[in-house]
Amino acid sequence: MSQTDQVISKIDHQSSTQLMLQIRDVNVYYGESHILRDVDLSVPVGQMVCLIGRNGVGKTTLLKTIMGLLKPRTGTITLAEQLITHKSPDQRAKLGIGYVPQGREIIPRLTVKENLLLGLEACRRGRGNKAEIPEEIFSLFPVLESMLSRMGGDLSGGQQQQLAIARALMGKPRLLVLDEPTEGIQPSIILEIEAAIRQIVKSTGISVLLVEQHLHFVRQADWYYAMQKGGIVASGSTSELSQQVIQRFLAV
Ligand SMILES: Nc1ncnc2c1ncn2[C@@H]1O[C@H](COP(=O)(O)OP(=O)(O)OP(=O)(O)O)[C@@H](O)[C@H]1O
Repeated sequence: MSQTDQVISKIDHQSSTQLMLQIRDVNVYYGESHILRDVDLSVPVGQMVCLIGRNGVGKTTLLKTIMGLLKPRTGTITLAEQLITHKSPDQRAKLGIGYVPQGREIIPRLTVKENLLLGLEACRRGRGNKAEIPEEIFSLFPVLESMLSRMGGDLSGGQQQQLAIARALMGKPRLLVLDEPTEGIQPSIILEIEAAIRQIVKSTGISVLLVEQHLHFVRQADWYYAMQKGGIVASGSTSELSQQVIQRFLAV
């Protein structure tokens, strides 16, 4: 790709389409440790964007900031043109951000069904929903249908991950934020999770922001951002991921 093509591709990504999420000039500290530095990142409506980078560079910190679990010292976060920088995590969930945290956070002593229904709490249309699990959840994750009465804690890592994604979908998000959904999961299940995420983007139009380390999965995204020492140091279309970027930012 020529430099001009790269600039055009960047402009296309950032401005010609409507943005679901826009992060501008965000700086985040843990105490006096400066973790995120002048971060700019955007997710266009209906697209899948992947954040890559080595361990400890600040990827989870950025996702927590998007969810409102950490407060930026400076900068803005906008969801579908609404400024959400000062909204609580609960308000952000109701505005349509679904979060699948690292480690999944399935409640072990609740059944699969109860775990799924917890996802309704985040629903922007509020309570009043019938406590039902939509059929689409089972077509995305067939394994869950046969396990509804099992305890969350009895599921394998891969099944728990599918449950965590399904729970986030129960809230009918506009933006799904996933923190390393394939971490510690066996290869065949990684492919199932990958296919489900691709299907979610294709069939529902939900926008996705994903932190991921598996190259195959990263390639499913439309766009990548690479993070180093808390700053975005490269970005581009995943169809143009160079060997150099792969070696620098992914543990392949
Ligand atoms: N609660 C905390 N208090 C202080 N420093 C923290 C805290 N959580 C994370 N950090 C530091 O912030 C930096 C970024 O961590 P973060 O978890 O965001 O990285 P990451 O890129 O998501 O890494 P990983 O892939 O290992 O999850 C690291 O140096 C980490 O040690």
